[in-house]
Amino acid sequence: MVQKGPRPLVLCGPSGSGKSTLLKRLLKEFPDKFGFSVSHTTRNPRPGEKDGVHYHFTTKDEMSAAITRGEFIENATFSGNMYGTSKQAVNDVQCSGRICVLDIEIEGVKQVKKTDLNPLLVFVMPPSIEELERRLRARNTEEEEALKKRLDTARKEILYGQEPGNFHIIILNDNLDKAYSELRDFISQNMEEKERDAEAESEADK
Ligand SMILES: Nc1ncnc2c1ncn2[C@@H]1O[C@H](COP(=O)(O)OP(=O)(O)OP(=O)(O)O)[C@@H](O)[C@H]1O
Ligand SMILES: Nc1nc2c(ncn2[C@@H]2O[C@H](COP(=O)(O)O)[C@@H](O)[C@H]2O)c(=O)[nH]1
Repeated sequence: MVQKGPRPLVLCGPSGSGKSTLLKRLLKEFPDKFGFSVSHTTRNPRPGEKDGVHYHFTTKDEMSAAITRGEFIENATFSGNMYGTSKQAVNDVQCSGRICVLDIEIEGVKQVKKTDLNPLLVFVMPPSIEELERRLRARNTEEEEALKKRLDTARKEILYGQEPGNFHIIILNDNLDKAYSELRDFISQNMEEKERDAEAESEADK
């Protein structure tokens, strides 16, 4: 079971749209307020990625078995690899009293929407497919075939992201400072106001 805690925040968007970059800034600025939900994946670690920090790197057999045991809130296959959010990953953050932040793709978002997590849903939009491709190539983490798969998926994700009602906010990441500032504003409007309301309500109940 996932513990009750502050409303989680989900960041979704095409590969290369800037989710991790925005998240890194948020976690650096507010380490006591937000905690990252460390996903499981069957893809290989990139240079500099640490097991248990960026991902729990695992195998298809181990992950499939854990999914069968009911240990995951959501899971999906993306670009040929499995990804998923374990109940433990979300519990670990929520038990620390911090807001849990998930960086997941759209199939995972659809599954999370069906749970009682009730997250705030942010879609990070790239300025264009051409710019997305430039950024992914500059990041230099994907082989050509994997990069093309990610760009193909990106086209579908952008359509889903733009559909009214699928996300609470769409943040255009054409400029990192502007995009980060929009993310911060959205969070403070939607989380801090709710926290104040809840505190006021509990004071009134005393
Ligand atoms: N506004 C921006 N302008 C230029 N480059 C950017 C901007 N935002 C992010 N980048 C760069 O684009 C690349 C992709 O960003 P990032 O890795 O954060 O994307 P992502 O959405 O987390 O991708 P993935 O889903 O594959 O993990 C990185 O090299 C990052 O430095
Ligand atoms: N459904 C899920 N998607 C996830 C999860 N963790 C990451 N992701 C998404 O996968 C792609 C690719 O990530 P990369 O690190 O290989 O570039 C990206 O869209 C992530 O948001 C997860 O637990 N569940």
